Amino acid sequence: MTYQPPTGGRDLFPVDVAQKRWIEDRIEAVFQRWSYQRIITSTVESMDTLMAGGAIQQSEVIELNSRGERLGLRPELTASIARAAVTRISNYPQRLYYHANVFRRSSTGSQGGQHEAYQAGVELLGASGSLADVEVLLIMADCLKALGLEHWHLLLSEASLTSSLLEPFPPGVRQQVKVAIANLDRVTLETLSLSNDLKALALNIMDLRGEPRSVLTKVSQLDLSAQQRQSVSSLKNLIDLLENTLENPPRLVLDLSLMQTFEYYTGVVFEAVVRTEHTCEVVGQGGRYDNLLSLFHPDHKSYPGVGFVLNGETLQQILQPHLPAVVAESEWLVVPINHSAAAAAITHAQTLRQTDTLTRVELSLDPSLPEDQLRQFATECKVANIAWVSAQGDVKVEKLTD
Ligand SMILES: N[C@@H](Cc1c[nH]c[nH+]1)C(=O)O
Repeated sequence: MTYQPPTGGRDLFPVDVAQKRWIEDRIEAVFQRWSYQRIITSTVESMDTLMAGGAIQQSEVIELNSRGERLGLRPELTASIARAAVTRISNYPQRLYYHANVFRRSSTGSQGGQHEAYQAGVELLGASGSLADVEVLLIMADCLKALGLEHWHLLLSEASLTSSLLEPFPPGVRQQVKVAIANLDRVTLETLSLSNDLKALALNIMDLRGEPRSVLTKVSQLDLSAQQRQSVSSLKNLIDLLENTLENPPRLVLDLSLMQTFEYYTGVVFEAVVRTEHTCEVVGQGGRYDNLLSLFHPDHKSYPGVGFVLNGETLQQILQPHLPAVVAESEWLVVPINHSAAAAAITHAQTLRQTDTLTRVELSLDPSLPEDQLRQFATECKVANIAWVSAQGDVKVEKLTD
């Protein structure tokens, strides 16, 4: 018998749940104001769905021991929603939102473990173009505002542009180059066996981060294909729209070396980053994935998609000082004054519960407890009133707090 959740798993106690709800309620209100509808997909999916045609590494997914069918726990929801949408939905665009737990493999614990996390996000399916991209970015900004987060950075990039810039690198070292660029790791770049031209190109790409307009100017000076020019111009369009529509705009950073955990992105990709006293935390991330839905469509019909998620635990940590530190207290403790008053006390408690506004009513479960002990218990638990109920149904109200 084990008494602990598995490594990386978490039990949420009432205060944690109250804090999680505080965050989710605010985010959900924003999603609904943008006319998104909630979708719930299965926690367990086939490995084929979860790996989204290889865009998600098998090593990220916790596989289940099942007979025959290869099943796993979802490490994210975009692939599941793409699967669900193409099999059941025929009218687009679709605006869907979710909040749910996800599971990823983590390296912590003696045999490695799972990491369970909470995400809230949206997927806008069947819409391409800058307007759809801006819509999801504005929703993310609205959510952060609703949570009271004012100072954050928006890191933007374009997945297809970055991968096409990396194409000249031999496939064998491309991933290492990509990681070295993302980590600003010049030392590793120097040690890779690359021609001087390729080293210079890698250093150039590493430099493509900073204030959007100056980065766009630098990119335009590279020798670009027509397709790459098209991506640069969509990025420029998006940045113009964002700057004209975001209230209290976050600091925008264009970072063409931004690396995403999943490989299904085909267009704009982004991260919302909050700088805390000691670190920078990614509170949300997302992007455009125009090839994902076709993987699941019976005729491989293609629909574009764009979305993002906010990371529950990270938000909870950052917002800690502003979150409820206690759970909601009971308004009433209903006490049967002796054993024969039990039925009358239950009836009175039910009457109190049936009022229009939510009233929290606790029943005292041990009629033999002395009055003083009950009063002390109620005061410690910040119960507002005690109702002392007799067998005849007479009620004496004692007010404890205002
Ligand atoms: N599913 C992605 C975020 C995302 C939502 N939509 C598009 N991207 C993640 O978990 O990081």
